[in-house]
Amino acid sequence: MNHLPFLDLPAILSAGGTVRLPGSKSLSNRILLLAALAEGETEVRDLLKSDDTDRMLEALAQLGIRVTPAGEGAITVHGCGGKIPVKEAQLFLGNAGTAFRPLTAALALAGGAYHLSGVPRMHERPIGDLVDALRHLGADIECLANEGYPPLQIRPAALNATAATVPVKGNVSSQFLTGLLMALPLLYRTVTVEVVGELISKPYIEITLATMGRFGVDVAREGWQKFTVQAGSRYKSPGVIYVEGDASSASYFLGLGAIAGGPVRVEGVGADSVQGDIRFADALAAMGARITMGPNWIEAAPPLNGSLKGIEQDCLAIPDAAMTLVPVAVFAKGLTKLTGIASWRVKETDRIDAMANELRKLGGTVETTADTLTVYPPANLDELHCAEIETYDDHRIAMCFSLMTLATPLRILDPGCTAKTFPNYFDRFAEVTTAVPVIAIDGPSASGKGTVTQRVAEALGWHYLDSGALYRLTALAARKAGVDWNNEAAVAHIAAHLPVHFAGGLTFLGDEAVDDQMRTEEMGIGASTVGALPAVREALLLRQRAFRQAPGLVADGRDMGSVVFPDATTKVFLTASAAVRAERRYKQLMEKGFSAKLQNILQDLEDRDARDAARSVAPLRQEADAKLLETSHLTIVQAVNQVLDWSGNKAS
Ligand SMILES: Nc1ncnc2c1ncn2[C@@H]1O[C@H](COP(=O)(O)OP(=O)(O)OP(=O)(O)O)[C@@H](O)[C@H]1O
Ligand SMILES: Nc1ccn([C@H]2C[C@H](O)[C@@H](COP(=O)(O)O)O2)c(=O)n1
Repeated sequence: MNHLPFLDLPAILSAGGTVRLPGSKSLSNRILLLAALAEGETEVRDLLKSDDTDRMLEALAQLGIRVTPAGEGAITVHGCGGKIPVKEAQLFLGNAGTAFRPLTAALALAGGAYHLSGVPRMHERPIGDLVDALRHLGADIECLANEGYPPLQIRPAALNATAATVPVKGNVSSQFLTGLLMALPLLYRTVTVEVVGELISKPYIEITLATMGRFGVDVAREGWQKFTVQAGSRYKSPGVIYVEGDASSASYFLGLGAIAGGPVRVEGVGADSVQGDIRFADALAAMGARITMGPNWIEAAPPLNGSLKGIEQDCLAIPDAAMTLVPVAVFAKGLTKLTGIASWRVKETDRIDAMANELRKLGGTVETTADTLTVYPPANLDELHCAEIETYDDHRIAMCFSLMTLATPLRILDPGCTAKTFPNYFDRFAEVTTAVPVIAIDGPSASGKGTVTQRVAEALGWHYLDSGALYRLTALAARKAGVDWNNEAAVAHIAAHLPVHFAGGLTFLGDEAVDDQMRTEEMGIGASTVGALPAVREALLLRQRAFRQAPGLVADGRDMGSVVFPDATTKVFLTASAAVRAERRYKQLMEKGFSAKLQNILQDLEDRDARDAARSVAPLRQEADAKLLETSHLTIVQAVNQVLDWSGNKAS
C-alpha cells in the first residue's frame, strides 16, 4: 500500500495496452456478506483486496464467520446459515458504504447488540432512510450522534411479525434498498419492499438481485417500485463464485484510451457484465470514442478523425464511473454537462465540489449546481498548468485526476487513498502510459551543463530547465527580503512562493528582470548554501517537475537524474577538470565585461563543488546510471552531439 504524502505524476504523451482489472468492490462486498449468511462453504475467487473489502472481512471475523485461504488468492467463507454466531460486537467500518449499509440491515434483523461506526466522513453520510425502513420492521436502532447518521447502536428487538410491506426511500443512495433486500431472507417470511420516490443508481440494484440469485434467493419485482422476498427464501452457497473485474475502475483506463491515442483494453469486465458502470463506455462512444467489447473485455480508442465532442449526459445510472467523464471532457471539443449527480454530494466527499475545485486549480473552467457539473474545455491545453491535487480521502478523485497528465504534470496528495478500491492503481497507470521523456544533465559548476543543455533542447525542440536558476532566485529573493541564507524555514517559505516567470529570454522575480543579479558568483554561493537545506529542496521539487511538458525536457543541475527526474530516459554527468572550468568561467566573465581573478574563481568553484557534494540531501555526484561526459578536451558541439547520440533522439 502507498503511504506517501504525495505522488508526482509526469505529463504523458500517450496511453496504450491492456490492464487486468481488480475485482469489483460492489460485487466483492455483496458476495462476502451473502456467503457469510448462506448455508455451506463458498469459495470466492478474484475477490478485490482493498480497504473496503478489508473492513467487511474484519467485521465478518468479529461476527464469528470463519474465512480461510483457499489457494491462489481465493478464500473460503464458512457460512452461518443465517445465524450470526457472535451476538455482541463493536464494528469499525471505515468509509466503506458497501459494508456499512448492508451490515446495518443484516445485523438489525439478527437479534444481537452491535455498535457500528466509521471514519468521521462516514458519520456525515446519511443512513436515515435505511434506519427508518428497518425500524418499520421492528428493529431497535439508535443513531448515537445525529438522527439519520452513523454511528449506530443496534439492540435485540421483537421484530414486527405482521409487517408485510416496508417502505424505503430510493433517492439518496441505492445501498439502502440493497441492504434491506439482502437482509430480508433473515426474517423467514414474505416481505415486499416499496420504493418511495425515484430510485437512483438502478444498475446497482441489478447487481444486488443478480448476486442474491447466485445464492439461491430470487426476488420478485414489479418494475423499480416493488421487490418481494418470499417466505422460505434462504441463502445457499453456490460452491465457487468468481468476482468480476470492477467496472468503475475500468472507467479510468477506458477514458485514457479515448483521449490518449489508445487503444487501451481492460480485462475482467465486458459485454456480459452485471455491473451497470460498463454503460460508461456508451457515454464515451457518444463523445466519439471508438469502443469495442467482448464478453470479458472492453477497449477504447479516440475517434478516427477529429477529437472527442462534449455531450450532455444523465449520470443517474452510472454515478461512480461518471466522475471520469470530467477529465475526459477537458480533452473534448465543446462543453460537457453531467446531470443527475446529486448523490455525488453524499459520497466519500462532496464530489461535485471536489472535482470542480481541483480542476480549477489546474486552470480548468467548471460550473456546478446542486446536481450538475459542466466542464468547459480550454481553447488550448497549454492553458492548463501543474498543481497539487487534494484527494479528500476519496479514491476516485485521485484516479480521475491521473488522466489530466495528458495536459500537465501534477501532484496527487495522499495517493494511498486509491487503496479503497484499487491499491496498485498508479502502477497499472504507469504501465499503460508513456511519460514525457527527460534528458537529465548534472555536473559541477562551469562544466558547461547549461550551454549543452540549452543547445540539446533547441536541437530537439524540447523544453529546457535550468534548475540552478531556481536556487539562485531563492537566494536572491531571500537576500532582498533580508532573510539569512541558513534560516531553513524562512528560505523554504520564500522558495515555495517565488513569484518567478520567464518571458522574452529574461527571468522575472515579480516585475523585475533579475538575470544579471542572479548570475553573480555571490548568488552562486547563495544558491549552493540554500540548496543544502532539505526544506528548500522539497519546496522547489514540484516547480522543477512542472517543466516536464510534451514533447520533452532537457534539465540541468546537480540532482536532475538522482532526485527530480529519477526516471529520466537519459542521464549524463557532465564535467571537466577544475582548471578548465575555472578558465571557462573566467572567459565568460571577461566577455560580459566583469573583472575577476582566475585564482579566485578556481577557489570559489572548488569550494562550491565541495559544498554541493558534501550536503546530506541530493549531493552532487555521478549516479550509477548516468553516463560520464568529460568535456575538458571537447568542443561544445562535440558535447552536444554526444548527448544527442546517447539520447537516441535526432535533432528536429
Ligand atoms: N565543451 C566546452 N568547451 C569550451 N567551452 C565550453 C564548453 N562547454 C561550455 N563551455 C563554456 O563554459 C562556460 C560555462 O558554461 P555553462 O555556463 O554552461 O556552465 P554550467 O555548468 O551551466 O555552469 P553553472 O553550473 O555555474 O551554471 C560558458 O561560457 C560556455 O560557453
Ligand atoms: N539542481 C540543482 C541546481 C543547483 N543547485 C545549487 C548548487 C549550485 O552550486 C547552485 C547554482 O547552480 P548553477 O546555477 O551554478 O547551476 O545552486 C542545486 O543544489 N541543485
